[in-house]
Formats: sequence, structure tokens, C-alpha cells
Amino acid sequence: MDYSKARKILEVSHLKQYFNVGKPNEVHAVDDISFDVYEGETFGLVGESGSGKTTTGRAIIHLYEPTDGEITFDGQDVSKLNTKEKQQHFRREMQMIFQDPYASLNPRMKVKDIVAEGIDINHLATSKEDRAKQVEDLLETVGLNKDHSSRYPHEFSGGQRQRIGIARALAVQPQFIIADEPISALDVSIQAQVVNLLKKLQREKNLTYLFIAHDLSMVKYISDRIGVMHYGRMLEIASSDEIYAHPCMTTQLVYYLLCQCLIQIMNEHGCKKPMMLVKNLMVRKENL
Ligand SMILES: Nc1ncnc2c1ncn2[C@@H]1O[C@H](COP(=O)(O)OP(=O)(O)OP(=O)(O)O)[C@@H](O)[C@H]1O
Repeated sequence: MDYSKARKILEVSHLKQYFNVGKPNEVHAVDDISFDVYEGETFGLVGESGSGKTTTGRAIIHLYEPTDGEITFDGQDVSKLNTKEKQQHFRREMQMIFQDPYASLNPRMKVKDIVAEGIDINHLATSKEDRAKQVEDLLETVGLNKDHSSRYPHEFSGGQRQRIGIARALAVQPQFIIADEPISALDVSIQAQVVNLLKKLQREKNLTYLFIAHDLSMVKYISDRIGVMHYGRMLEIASSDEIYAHPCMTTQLVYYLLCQCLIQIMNEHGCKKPMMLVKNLMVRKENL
């Protein structure tokens, strides 16, 4: 991507997001981080569990009121917008895809109504027929059968449910999508399919992604640049090639800790091919 010609779509400046402020259990989940995201790029956000990735995403989309700092989206300082303006702005332009495709879809709603949520809220359909057509087109765009629109979420596989979540996000034609670990809950074989779908959609619709993830190999594959978070701080921002070729010492340390953590989780919960995964992880660590 040619950054000299690129436009900044998101500017995060000295963002702080603290919880339980003034109480003994005060948490500095995000502690003075700054980064920009350019139109059409994928900015990967990685870091170990609890490093503040999800909180960053939620603060950007204003599910939280930031403790301090500025978020500028599409040239507008978000803190200066009133609640109604924020809702209108973000409902259309910024969407979120969640980690758990099981929990993020209402089990009592038919797929067509889930996908049409944003269409209904923003009055984007001119008639019932138009609404149905838009839903069918969206399902086809994400590789689902349009004839399945009257089914319920439990009738779909994990990968298909994540595609439903993506169709729901696309329904309002956003510019910017925050994908919070969108593939972590999926089988490895399905992960690549969903990532490839996201890449295809990005090309076709000029989408910008903030891609939050644990899986470093997938992040490298999809991201133009990567930010590494640790204990609420941004340790390093670099192109994904640079970060893998010459990671700074702290990033290496975080990666090492992440490997250790994953190995422990695999041991605790059982894993079908633990040795293969461990070997794979250790090889990647050695490469750093
Ligand atoms: N609503 C909240 N109230 C209090 N503390 C919170 C809240 N949300 C997150 N935290 C804390 O903030 C820190 C950062 O959490 P966050 O979920 O952003 O991390 P993460 O990097 O996304 O982790 P994971 O990869 O496990 O999802 C953690 O210590 C978490 O316990």
C-alpha cells in the first residue's frame, strides 16, 4: 500500500481507557496509546490476553466513553459529537464483527432479520421486497445460500455463522470494520476461508479493517501493518513484514510469553495434535 497517497481514516491519539477509576480495583486497560489507520488498509492489533486489544476496539466504536485521549474518525473528533450524532455516524460507517459467532447472533431471530437489523434501523430499504432482495444479495456476497434466510442461527456451522455476522456488518455499507478475533472460535480449516472472504470484501468494497487477533500467522497474512500491545501500551507499530523480520526485543518477549500461554492452554484443555502445534509454535519463535 502506498502510504504517501493514503488518507488517514482513523486517528487514535493518547487514548486511555480505565475501569473502576478511583477504586482499589482500578484497571488501566488501555494506557496512552496512539496509532493511525489508513483508508483501505488492515491494521492488525496483537498482544497477549488482557493486553487491551478488545477494549481499544470498543473505545474506538464508542461502546465505552474513553477516559482520556482523542479519536478522530473520517476527519471528525468523535468526542465532540453528541450521542445522536455518534449513533448516526457509527451505525453507518463503523461496524464490528465479534469473536464468538455463537453468542453474537440472537438465537430467536431468523437470519434474514439478523442481517436486516442495520437496514431496518437506518431505513435503508424502500419496500419489503427491497429489504428481502438486499438480504439475499448480502448472503450471496458472503458465500451463503440465499434460500437459507428463513433459518435460525443454530442451523448453521461456526464458519457460516461468522459469515452471517459479516453480512450483518456489511448491510449498512460501512467504511470501517473492527473485527475482534473473528476467527479464533473457528476450526483451523475454516479460519482461512473467513480471512479470505474478508480480504475479498476489502478489495471489492474498499473496506478498512482493524483486525484484532491472537493468531499471529493469520494477522501477518491479512494485515498491512501491525501494532503490538502489552499491558495496555502500544509497544511497536510496523509493517507486518518488518515486525516478523526484525521484531523489537519487547515484541519477541511478548511472542515468547504468548507461545508459553498457548502451550499451557493446550495442555489444560487437551488438544488433538498437541505436539504438532507445539512444534509449529516453537519453530515460529525460533524464527524471530
Ligand atoms: N468492563 C471492564 N471492567 C473492568 N475491567 C475490564 C473491563 N473490560 C476489560 N477489563 C480489563 O481490562 C484489561 C484488558 O482487557 P481486554 O479484554 O481489552 O484485553 P484483550 O487484549 O482483548 O484480551 P483477550 O485477548 O483475552 O480478549 C483486562 O485486564 C480486563 O480484565
